Amino acid sequence: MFRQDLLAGKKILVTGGGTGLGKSIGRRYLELGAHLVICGRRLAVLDATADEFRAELPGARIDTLTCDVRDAEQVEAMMERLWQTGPLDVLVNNAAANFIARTEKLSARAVDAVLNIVLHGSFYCAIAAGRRWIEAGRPGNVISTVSAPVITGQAFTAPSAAAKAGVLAMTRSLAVEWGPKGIRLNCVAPGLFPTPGAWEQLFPPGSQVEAQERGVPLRRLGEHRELCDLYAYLAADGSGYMTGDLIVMDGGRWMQGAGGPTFRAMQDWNDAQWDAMRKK
Ligand SMILES: CCC/C=C/C(=O)SCCNC(=O)CCNC(=O)[C@H](O)C(C)(C)COP(=O)([O-])OP(=O)([O-])OC[C@H]1O[C@@H](n2cnc3c(N)ncnc32)[C@H](O)[C@@H]1OP(=O)([O-])[O-]
Ligand SMILES: NC(=O)C1=CN([C@@H]2O[C@H](COP(=O)(O)OP(=O)(O)OC[C@H]3O[C@@H](n4cnc5c(N)ncnc54)[C@H](OP(=O)(O)O)[C@@H]3O)[C@@H](O)[C@H]2O)C=CC1
Repeated sequence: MFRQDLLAGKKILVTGGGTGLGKSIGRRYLELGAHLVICGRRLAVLDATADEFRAELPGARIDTLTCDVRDAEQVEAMMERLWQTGPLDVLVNNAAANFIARTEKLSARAVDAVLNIVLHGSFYCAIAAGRRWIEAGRPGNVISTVSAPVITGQAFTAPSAAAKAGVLAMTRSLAVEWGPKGIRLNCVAPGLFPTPGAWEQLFPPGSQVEAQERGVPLRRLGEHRELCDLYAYLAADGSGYMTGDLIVMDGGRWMQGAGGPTFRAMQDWNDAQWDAMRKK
């Protein structure tokens, strides 16, 4: 779909890039010639991913940095280290956390666990990169992964829906504020793209009422490579006139109803069913 050197010369940070979609996006960036930096809380996971990439793509340039994006000081320290080997060109806010729960049962810490990673983490990373771009008079590019509940809301995952909606508001606010400085920001809302992380948290065994494909008008789940090519496009100079946008790639799922049949069935779960899910 793209020239092999589409992203040559670009340094790209993918937060949460050691697993799941962040890992797939990072691999695609490397294939297209980028210098990739991935961060997350677990160094062993990041290093295993980096080793896998180096074996698959000899000559690939990849760095790993541990960082808990909930902690603004750790984000600053990561950006400082990252900039020492040259400025960043693209930030991908991908790190996130989510779980299903009845909202009235959530503790304050449970709400914070999601908001702090998704909303605060994305803010800290955007500001740390944006300030450096502005001080250096350089252009910048932020791509944030949100989800279709930014449009619809979503039952039983209210903190994630609210936090991701906040990330969209941040994106649109900064697209205007930082546009004159050559910094652009966009959001992508993926639909159902299977990853161990999302499926463990959102669709534990016993929670599904019918095949997930049934809830998607295109009648299939997304393939990582389809999503990754959208992230490649957004990272490339060819998308340079796009900013403040939300691109949904979900096979039409959101228009059919938030969360699909699985989440609708949760409205009728009893205490025993919820307790069984919480213990898993
Ligand atoms: C369509 C949507 C698209 C989005 C998809 C995705 O994002 S997929 C991405 C999917 N990938 C990921 O999510 C990967 C990252 N996930 C994680 O790091 C963890 O799953 C985390 C979200 C719990 C945060 O961990 P942490 O170490 O910061 O926190 P901790 O373990 O110390 O708990 C803090 C508080 O949360 C409470 N609590 C926890 N679970 C539940 C629950 N099921 N029920 C209720 N409460 C729950 C826990 O009891 C505690 O409160 P307490 O008892 O002290 O008052
Ligand atoms: N898969 C799907 O179908 C969908 C996914 N999404 C979004 O896609 C993105 C990736 O999700 P997915 O790949 O499925 O799930 P994963 O659980 O695999 O990804 C989450 C990543 O975030 C990292 N992370 C979590 N907390 C922190 C933190 N405090 N600091 C730094 N890194 C952190 C994790 O690494 P570590 O634990 O080592 O820190 C992990 O690598 C998320 O933004 C998610 O909301 C949206 C819609 C659908």
